[in-house]
Amino acid sequence: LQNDNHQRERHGALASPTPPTGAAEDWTVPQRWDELTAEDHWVWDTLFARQQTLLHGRAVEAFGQGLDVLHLSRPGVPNFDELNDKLHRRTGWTVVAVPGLVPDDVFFRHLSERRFPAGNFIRAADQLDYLEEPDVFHDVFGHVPLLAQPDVADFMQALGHLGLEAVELGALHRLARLYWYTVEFGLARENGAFKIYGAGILSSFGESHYSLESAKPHRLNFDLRRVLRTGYRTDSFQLSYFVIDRFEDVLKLVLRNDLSALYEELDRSPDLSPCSIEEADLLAA
Ligand SMILES: C[C@H](O)[C@H](O)C1=Nc2c(nc(N)[nH]c2=O)NC1
Ligand SMILES: [Fe+3]
Repeated sequence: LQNDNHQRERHGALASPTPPTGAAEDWTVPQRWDELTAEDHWVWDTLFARQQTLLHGRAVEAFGQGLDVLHLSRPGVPNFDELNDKLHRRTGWTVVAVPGLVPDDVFFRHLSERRFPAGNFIRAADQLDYLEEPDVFHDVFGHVPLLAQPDVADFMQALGHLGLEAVELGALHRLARLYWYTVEFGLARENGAFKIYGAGILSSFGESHYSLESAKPHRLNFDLRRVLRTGYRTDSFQLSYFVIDRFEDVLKLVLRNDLSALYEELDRSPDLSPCSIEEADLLAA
């Protein structure tokens, strides 16, 4: 089962720099919601029902609250105009449609201006658990509910600015790790128990089980330097998860630290593999 969304751990630019035909300079396209098929809506409803049941008691509370305030439980693929009506009023974010993966600088530019790029397609009905690129279910069900939460909304915009800086500094591989181990595969401690907030887990049936129940992965306390040094796997469930307590703590951490100085410092020590355990690691309990 391939991990349901993302690309190889990066060291070079991703997609070709020029937007595909029909896309704007910033790679956005019209959603054309009324052109979605009954099968597209069936796939959304099937994935939604399965995950909503499974995530009850497994996801952070803010996720369920986000689903409610954004009325995402209504049937069918959400119409972005209606969704943005509610989302923008809450945290100033909007969801924009893109044809698929966009170049890193384009992606982080959007985040830095509180626009979340969502893949304007949905996986096939016979491939509910397999995905090459992030589709609308991963992007809207996995990422958008928490964008209705002010601290997460601020954190994602900060990552946008840090991403643009990292592209300039040639340190994108480090910032991509922070993005990966928080926004995509993050766990949090809530009322003494591990809960899911990473979109890559929230939108994956298999990893929603594995990330909380399997004895295989390491669950480590979030540590900024450790995360920036740690590689990640894109072709399997994660071998390590990093656990935070509160979003505002991580937000303060990335805003208080001069990441560019950190990148230089970390270039002097070896990177860590996704499954390594260090002396200094604090196992999350
Ligand atoms: C940020 C992350 O590391 C990664 O570089 C990217 N993610 C995405 C992307 N493009 C889209 N549409 N969705 C993503 O999640 N481009 C780049
Ligand atoms: Fe994602």
